[in-house]
Amino acid sequence: MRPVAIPVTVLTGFLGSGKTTLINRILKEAHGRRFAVIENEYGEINVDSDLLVKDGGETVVQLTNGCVCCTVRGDLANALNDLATRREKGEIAFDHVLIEPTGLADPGPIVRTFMAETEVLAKYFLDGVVTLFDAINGERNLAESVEAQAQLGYADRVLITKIDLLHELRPGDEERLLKSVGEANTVAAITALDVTRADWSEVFEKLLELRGYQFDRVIFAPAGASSSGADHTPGVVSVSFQADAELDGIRLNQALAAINDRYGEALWRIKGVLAIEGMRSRVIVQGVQGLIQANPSTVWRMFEPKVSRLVLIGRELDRDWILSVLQASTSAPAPTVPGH
Ligand SMILES: Nc1nc2c(ncn2[C@@H]2O[C@H](COP(=O)(O)OP(=O)(O)OP(=O)(O)O)[C@@H](O)[C@H]2O)c(=O)[nH]1
Repeated sequence: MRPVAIPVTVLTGFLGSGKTTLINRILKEAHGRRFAVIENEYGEINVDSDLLVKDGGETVVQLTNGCVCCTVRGDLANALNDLATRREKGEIAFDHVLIEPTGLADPGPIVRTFMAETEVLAKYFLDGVVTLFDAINGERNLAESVEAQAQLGYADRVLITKIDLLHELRPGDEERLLKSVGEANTVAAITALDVTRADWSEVFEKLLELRGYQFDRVIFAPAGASSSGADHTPGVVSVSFQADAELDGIRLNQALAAINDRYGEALWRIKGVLAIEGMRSRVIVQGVQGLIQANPSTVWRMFEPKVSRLVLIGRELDRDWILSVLQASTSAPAPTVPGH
């Protein structure tokens, strides 16, 4: 029997956003869940891929060769495979893996590991990208750092941290902050988390079982959410496309290729549920930095309106251009005239 795949959560966030505080709580306090944690402390002196089992039974792997986002991507796959092997042998026990990249990491290459590395895919699935967003410094970080923008762009869930300080320093700002972050990334759920004091049920409810990259479940923000973010949040733009008619599969492929060509690594996330001509099932699309995967999902019910929805999140996307390119995949091909 094939072993059940192990869920993985990427816990990202800019420098000082609260990642270590949260991980330390997870490693030190009794909560009954078993985690393996892969940390990437850039530049610190440590043994490569050293595997430590903490007192509480948690397993910590430290990747210190460089940034997990680039140079040690192979190491990340190796560490994951190594953990799975030891788990199979009964040397260590865990039910969930947390990856904590450095505060300056672009999560894209990590996410790609879970879409492209077949050995990793056989044992793990990416449950989601959770981005901690500092309530006090987050907006400034976004304005100044492409990495902070990417961290927000990839998120399945954004946890606003240091909300206690916000209440103290800028009372009344919480709602505005939640709104502007939510407008920048319209597919992520945005919520506040007091990392230092929240109880475990709240932490785990917000951190785990997001199924953000599962092909059977693409969740969009509630209808009516704005697709605009460019006006408020520097750099991060969500573009929402909706079509009430079935899409032409070939034209859609061409449209996505054109968008990919233009934006490349600046296109962080694509998520969609599509109705394609000639297909009985809805098609779920997931994309990360030029790697786009499409899988059939459930069959459309009789008389169900075949509505397609696609959200693209990236840096400085031209909303009008993207919508016009995608719109071209809804129209019927131009009729060919015999003899011409
Ligand atoms: N008041 C308050 N302080 C917090 C909260 N979360 C974290 N901090 C503090 O913020 C500082 C930075 O937190 P860290 O957990 O080190 O942040 P980090 O994301 O791991 O930072 P890097 O390792 O630099 O990427 C620490 O002094 C924490 O005690 C919070 O919810 N409220």
